[in-house]
Amino acid sequence: MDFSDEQLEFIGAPFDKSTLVIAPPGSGKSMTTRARVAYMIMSGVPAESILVTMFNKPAAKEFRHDYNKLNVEGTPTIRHYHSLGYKLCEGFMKKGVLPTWKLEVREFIWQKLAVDALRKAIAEFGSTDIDIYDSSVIDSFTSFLDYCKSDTQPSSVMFERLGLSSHLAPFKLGFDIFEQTRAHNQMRSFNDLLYDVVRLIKQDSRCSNLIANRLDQIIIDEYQDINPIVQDLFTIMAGERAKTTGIGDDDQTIFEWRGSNPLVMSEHWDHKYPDSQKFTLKTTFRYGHSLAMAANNCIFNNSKRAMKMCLSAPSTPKTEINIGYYAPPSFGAEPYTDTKQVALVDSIRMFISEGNAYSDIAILPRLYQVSPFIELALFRAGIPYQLSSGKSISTLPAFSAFEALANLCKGGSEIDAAGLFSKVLMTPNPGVKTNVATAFFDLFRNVQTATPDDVKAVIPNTKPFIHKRVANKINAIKESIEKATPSEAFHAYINDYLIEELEKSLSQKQSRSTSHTMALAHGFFDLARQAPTFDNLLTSLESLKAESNKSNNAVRIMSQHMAKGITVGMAVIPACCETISPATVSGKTTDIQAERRLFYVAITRPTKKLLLLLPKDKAYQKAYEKESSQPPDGSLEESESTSRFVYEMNIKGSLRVAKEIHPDAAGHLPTTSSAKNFNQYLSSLNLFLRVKNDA
Ligand SMILES: Nc1ncnc2c1ncn2[C@@H]1O[C@H](COP(=O)(O)OP(=O)(O)OP(=O)(O)O)[C@@H](O)[C@H]1O
Repeated sequence: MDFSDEQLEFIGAPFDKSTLVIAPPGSGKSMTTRARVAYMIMSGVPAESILVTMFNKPAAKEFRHDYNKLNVEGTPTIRHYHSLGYKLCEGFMKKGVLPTWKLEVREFIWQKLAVDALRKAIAEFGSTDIDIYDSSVIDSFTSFLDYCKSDTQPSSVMFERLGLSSHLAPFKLGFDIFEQTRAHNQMRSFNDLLYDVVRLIKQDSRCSNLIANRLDQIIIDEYQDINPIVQDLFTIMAGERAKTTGIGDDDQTIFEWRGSNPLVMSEHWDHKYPDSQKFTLKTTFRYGHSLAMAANNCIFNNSKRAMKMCLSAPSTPKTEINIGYYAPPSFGAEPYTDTKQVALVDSIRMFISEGNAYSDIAILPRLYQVSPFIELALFRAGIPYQLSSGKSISTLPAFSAFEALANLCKGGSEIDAAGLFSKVLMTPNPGVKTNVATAFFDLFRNVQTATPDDVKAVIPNTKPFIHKRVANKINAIKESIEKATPSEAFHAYINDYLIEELEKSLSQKQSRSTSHTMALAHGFFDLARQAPTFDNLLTSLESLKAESNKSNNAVRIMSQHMAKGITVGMAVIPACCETISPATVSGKTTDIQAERRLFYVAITRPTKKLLLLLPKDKAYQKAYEKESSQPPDGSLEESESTSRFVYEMNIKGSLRVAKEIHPDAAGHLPTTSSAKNFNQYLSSLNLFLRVKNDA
């Protein structure tokens, strides 16, 4: 394969200037960077004076592996950030300038330290507004700790920068307590390797002198995700001598919560390296014109970006863009909770029938809460899958409860009936303390029908509606275990009892987790209907548990963050609806530009087929037909509304214009809402074809 002119321009550029390379998805940046390094070495730059760094270990491994295939005499130092931090930390510890602390890699130790620190901070602060038992609070605090380690600024500055709500003010003190305890326990996490080194070298010029001016070239891959700590380190290492090369794509900045910022490739770069040379690899070899135009249409709505247009190379085969719809949801449920997902299943089957492998398909949910429904649908359709990130459906409390009910129904001497009963009773919790479940088991075993008064005798100080609710639940479980088949038993528990209860609760208060449990209940009922015996149902649940670990030739389900850098034949973006993409999290303002970048990363993964899964939304269907890229006012922020990013793609317009692109294309096409973008694209391809521009 020959390098393109724009790639060659970067490969052979002078070495005496810092260099910025903006490289859109699939533009061959890894391959071109390897060639650039090889060219440097062949031109006489000593290999040992070149440092190539990347974001993570697999990327560094791949770079080294592919570089070695070039057979160049001399290999540069290739390191990912943590390994660089480790090496520097070791060096400073040996010299006695950094205390000798151990590297602690066990996650639960850090988790405990974080919880203890936050608890102390809350006590000292006298705050009552934070619920320490709420796992989302702990998650926010640990994210805050990570964010603080992305810079050397005090925790108060980082708190302001993150724009956290004032009721979380104890987080600031929590960070300081966390750091004191870490020092007391003499340990470092992976993040601390760089954090401690950079704090040291910024404070002590004797230490910074030890690492400065040792290199000629520092080459930083995925430059868009660099954070201030890493940037400070490279600035000090470069000193007066080394030139810096940053390669990346600001439109793919997706690790803001670790301190990255899309402006590092535009404003910040210009400020830091005013005399640098700049290149743009604008051609993608991954996907065809229609997807290139649709992705451009979407990302052009961001203002925090370096201006550029990604063009598909003439040699790139066309990439299909398909839309699939979820079945209309049941009462109060989000559309993506569809447990059949016919459009997804059919589309995968079609892709396989065209001679492709399951392993060439990736499903990329924005939020993990979407994936249990995908799992159920794939499982029921017999499509092998593996979860590359996120938690399997079998870790959901609802899964354990349905499994417990199946076991309870099966009966037999080997089961722990009390334990199983309490799992079913407490999921979802009818409003009682866990320690009373055993007393209710006695009731369950000993009375024909439990009455609210029976329940009141166990929990006298609780409200009457709880007595009634618990009695109903005990009776529903009782009724279900008397049935002979899974279908009858689950009908009695799920259809006659649980769904009604959940609907009641949803009509009083809309809750994502309640509506998810309801959708899963429908899904499990369908599984139960297909199982002739309880043993069959339990075997089926067992294989559902094991399914997520299938490693060979399986569809991969992974987060959009994790998909950064991968290429697949078919990419599926589930839940293309508001509240998921962009993701809205209660108590946090949504950064729409950041969400758009993540969506852009996800849609730019496939070579052959992109499938977007949408709610059935008339407003969008109308806009699609009219080739309008504008979402209607007021329809946003509801999961029944199609994601604004899908509108922005103007898919129908992109497909129509792409169809007309060929080497001799000329003339005028009917107008569409993104005419200006399309014309820019067509003129960049040096075609005389234009879309009529009414505006
Ligand atoms: N000049 C070229 N001609 C043909 N194909 C090319 C050329 N340059 C790169 N490619 C191919 O393009 C594909 C994408 O390259 P690569 O994975 O390096 O992209 P990338 O820029 O790292 O993408 P991302 O930013 O999404 O991680 C590879 O299959 C590569 O072989």
